[in-house]
Amino acid sequence: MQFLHITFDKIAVISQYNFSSQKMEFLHTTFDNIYKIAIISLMAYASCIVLRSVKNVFFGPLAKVPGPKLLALSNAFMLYRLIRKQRHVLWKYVQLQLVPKYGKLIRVGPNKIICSDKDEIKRILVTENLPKGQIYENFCADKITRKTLGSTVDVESGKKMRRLFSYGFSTKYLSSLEPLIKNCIRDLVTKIEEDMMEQGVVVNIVDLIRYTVLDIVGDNIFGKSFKSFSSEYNSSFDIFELVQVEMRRMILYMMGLINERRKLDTKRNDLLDIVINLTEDKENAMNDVKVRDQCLEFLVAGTETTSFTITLALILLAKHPEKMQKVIKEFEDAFVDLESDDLPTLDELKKLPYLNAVIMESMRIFPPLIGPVKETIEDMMICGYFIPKGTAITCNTYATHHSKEYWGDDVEEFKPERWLEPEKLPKDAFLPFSAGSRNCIGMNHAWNTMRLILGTLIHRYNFEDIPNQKLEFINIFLIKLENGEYKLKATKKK
Ligand code: HEM
Repeated sequence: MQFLHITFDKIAVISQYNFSSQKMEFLHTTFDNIYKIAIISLMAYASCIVLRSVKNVFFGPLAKVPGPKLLALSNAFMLYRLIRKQRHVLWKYVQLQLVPKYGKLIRVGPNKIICSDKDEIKRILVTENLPKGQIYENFCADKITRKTLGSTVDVESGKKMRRLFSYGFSTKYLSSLEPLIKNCIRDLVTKIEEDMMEQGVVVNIVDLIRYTVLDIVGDNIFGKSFKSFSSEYNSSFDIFELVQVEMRRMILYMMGLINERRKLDTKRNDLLDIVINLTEDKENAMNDVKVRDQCLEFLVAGTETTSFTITLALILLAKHPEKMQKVIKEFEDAFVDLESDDLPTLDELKKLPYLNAVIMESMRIFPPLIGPVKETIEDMMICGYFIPKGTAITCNTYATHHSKEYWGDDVEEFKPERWLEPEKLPKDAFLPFSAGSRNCIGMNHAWNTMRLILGTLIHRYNFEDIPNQKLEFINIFLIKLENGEYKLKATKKK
């Protein structure tokens, strides 16, 4: 208040306006009143918001859904944990504290719930086929003109867009990629063997796998590997460091590839061609920036998820030598004639039950994406609770994968054997790729990559765990190892 008086007096001095003392008094009183009214209005507004939020917590349509009242009050409480870089704590808080305490349906915001009931999740994803939550619209730079597949929330537009990309993820196209994938895997093998000595080599498995998968997904999209192990691109690409210099460098590199491709006369029919061809399609016309955004989305969605699963599978096998022996034995029996320098084929790898069980079990233990977020378009009942239109529902895949009720008492054990008896597996409780019309479009691509990389590595090397390393995870939407590295000792098989 004092500030306003001083300012007002200063204006009078500066403008050399000759205010009479009566006028000054009048103006001061007027300012006093305006100031008081502003403060009172602000306080009334804030009280209204607080009262409305409190009313919403206790008497709103979601009031009966269990959950901490503080979270129901405002989204700010979850955001606060995120901003304070407590990402790993937030994830553990939800899975290890909220789920055991509140059960299968939890309210975690004014209009946000988390569901861990497998049958309700199936209804949300498949039967009701609810649209993706509005939150996905934030994943593209411009909500109107620059929508990508992943950020398109509406059911019909999503279906239409998926049809446009379907060839790039078809079995026919994916089979044609096998030689390209193998070339990227050969770069990985060369990298390991360059550093390999008689007694083996200690490798940071996180980086090695991530670079290889980045090359493979890059090859699938751009028809050109990033050659991460040599100097052509050589990036420490990390989706979690999106704002960093490396990401900008990668975007520039991608723009170069897009320009190069636009100049080519021949068609390659890979994903980049498909995306670029949309430029000519009036309805879906794409400029370079839109092409770049869509390619970047494929790259990000495909790289971290696939590489995390392969890395985790190798770490879990190294930590359970008896399981590692089983997978090695399966290989030795299946590939008696395969030279150690040859790579097994995809068709052969698909037929190895234990290898495939190891991949499934790794995705069960840690689904790389915790769960799709959907939004109710009309009032509905979920787990016996009334859920109003416009509620965001996170389908908590991690919790369904870790439910004793669904999987039995050994749910926390790494046990690939459970996949060898499919009739005993719980129905609809395994959703690493989500389900319904917006499930993972890259699922088959991921399976091919996971089988080929794991198959090659297990065929050529023995991996040993190095004890006492930190194995903690950060998970907001995607998952990663907290300190970005995990070391294994690799020795070449005789
Ligand atoms: C192990 C590997 C993978 C896992 C576990 C995985 C998982 C998922 C999940 C759970 C979703 C649904 C997300 C949501 O609704 O929020 C999804 C969507 C998606 N995935 Fe994957 N993914 C993997 C690999 C890939 C690959 C290799 C690609 C592409 C090269 C890819 C591209 C996409 C895209 C574009 C979407 C959005 C689809 C849509 O909105 O219709 N993913 N993925």
